[in-house]
Amino acid sequence: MILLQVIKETFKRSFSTMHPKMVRYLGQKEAQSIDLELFDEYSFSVDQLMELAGLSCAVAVTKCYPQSKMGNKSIMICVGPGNNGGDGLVCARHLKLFNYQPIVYYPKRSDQQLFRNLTSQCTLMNIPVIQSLPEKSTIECEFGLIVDALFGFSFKPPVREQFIPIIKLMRDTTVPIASIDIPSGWDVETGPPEDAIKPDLLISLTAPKLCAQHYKGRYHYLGGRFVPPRLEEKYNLNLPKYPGTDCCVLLSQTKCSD
Ligand SMILES: NC(=O)C1=CN([C@@H]2O[C@H](COP(=O)(O)OP(=O)(O)OC[C@H]3O[C@@H](n4cnc5c(N)ncnc54)[C@H](O)[C@@H]3O)[C@@H](O)[C@H]2O)[C@@H](O)CC1
Ligand SMILES: [K+]
Repeated sequence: MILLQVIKETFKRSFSTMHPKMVRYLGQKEAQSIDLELFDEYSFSVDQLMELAGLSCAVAVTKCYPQSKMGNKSIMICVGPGNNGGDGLVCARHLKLFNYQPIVYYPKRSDQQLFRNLTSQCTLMNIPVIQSLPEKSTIECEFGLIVDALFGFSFKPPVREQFIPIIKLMRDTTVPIASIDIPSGWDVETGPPEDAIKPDLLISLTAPKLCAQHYKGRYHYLGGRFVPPRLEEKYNLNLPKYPGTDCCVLLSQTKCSD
């Protein structure tokens, strides 16, 4: 029975884009130390990397959910309190430039200047930034996609009180979810809790985290094309080859696509 399941999974994934070397999946500490090294040793600033990360997420969204198929539906970007949320704000801005209709749900705003800037850029680009969660029925009627930018690789379960309603909504809705870096609420290493959200698209950034081994949605992309080759070698990341000048690359796609 288990063998049959394994064979089924293998066939399901056989539609996947295969890469000659397997990309390495990172633990939480490792992801954080790569992050630190990018800032401390390579002297990148947070907003430099966040811009590239958020742009790659917006581009992955365009590949999986073409604007022509969205009709007049909007995209709800759920923005969390940390840098994962920052990626979401950048993603919202680029989606607007790509002619989508993003709306930002941002329940716990950060006071840091970077986040104030990203938020005011959204507002000045006529992207509504809301603080209260719309009803599930409104979301199902008005939104064609939810971008989950609540928590990334620094998340420590369980989800705190304030974010439980949005996590529940993402778990129960029929609107597809695109998760940035980590499906929110999942343990970064061990993966989904019992009542986990199940994204349709996962965009891993820099390199996939261990929890992505449990991911069973339709599309898995890698974005954040900013890793210096020396850093890639040091951590044996085995990153796949990005096509041409693309800022994201498809890691796998399951057969059940439309
Ligand atoms: N190289 C990199 O590593 C890069 C990382 N970026 C993004 O940065 C993310 C990591 O950002 P951060 O380290 O700021 O952390 P996160 O954005 O993952 O989350 C930290 C925030 O979530 C809160 N939080 C943690 N556990 C919680 C819980 N159980 N319930 C409610 N709130 C909780 C914390 O208080 C904190 O405010 C990555 O996942 C990625 O999306 C990109 O912006 C740029 C480059
Ligand atoms: K997320």
